[in-house]
Amino acid sequence: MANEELIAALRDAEAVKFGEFELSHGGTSSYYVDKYVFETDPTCLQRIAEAFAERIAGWDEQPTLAGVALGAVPLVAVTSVETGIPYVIARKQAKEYGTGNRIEGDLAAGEEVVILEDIATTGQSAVDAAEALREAGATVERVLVVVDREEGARENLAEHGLELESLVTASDLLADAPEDVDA
Ligand SMILES: O=P(O)(O)OC[C@H]1O[C@H](OP(=O)(O)OP(=O)(O)O)[C@H](O)[C@@H]1O
Ligand SMILES: O=C(O)c1cc(=O)[nH]c(=O)[nH]1
Repeated sequence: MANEELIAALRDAEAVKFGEFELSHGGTSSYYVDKYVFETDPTCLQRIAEAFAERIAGWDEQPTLAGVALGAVPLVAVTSVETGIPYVIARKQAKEYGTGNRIEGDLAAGEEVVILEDIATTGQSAVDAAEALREAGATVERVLVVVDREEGARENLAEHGLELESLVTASDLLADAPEDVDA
């Protein structure tokens, strides 16, 4: 069932914008879920932390959390506080000075990790993060996302051995949207 409280919080924060938007991995869309609106809103952050924690608590193993920079960093931080599970951050590129890290935070070889992400469109950002985490020695099989735009992420992730779970789908979120918006 859709997470009604979270959907209400996302709508109250006015996180969904309508217009014409370029997307990160190509193409345009008549709507955009502005993740930085909900990631800077304490009510949304609280709801997301609780919902992610509830999902993770239902699994047999409690994996280390990984957030995809930049957007998912606040999400993984609040979920870490909610669950007491430590987290790492997957950068888009390795840092060009200092440590040169692509993965920030402690990660032991063979450690099981779940990727937390804000939006999944093609799923490619999560795939790239999973590859970086695997290169660093982690075992990654799950991606937990706030909003699945239902545009192929599930299939793309599955091709890379990753299972997608979302808190809400674009269809849930846009159920009250103007008629010319394609979810
Ligand atoms: O499923 P995908 O096709 O990869 O698209 C979704 C990704 O795009 C957005 O990030 P963005 O590239 O805007 O980066 P940011 O977090 O650095 O702002 C979003 O936060 C996801 O990470
Ligand atoms: O695909 C994207 O780049 C994207 C879509 C969306 O709805 N929100 C967002 O922050 N990014």
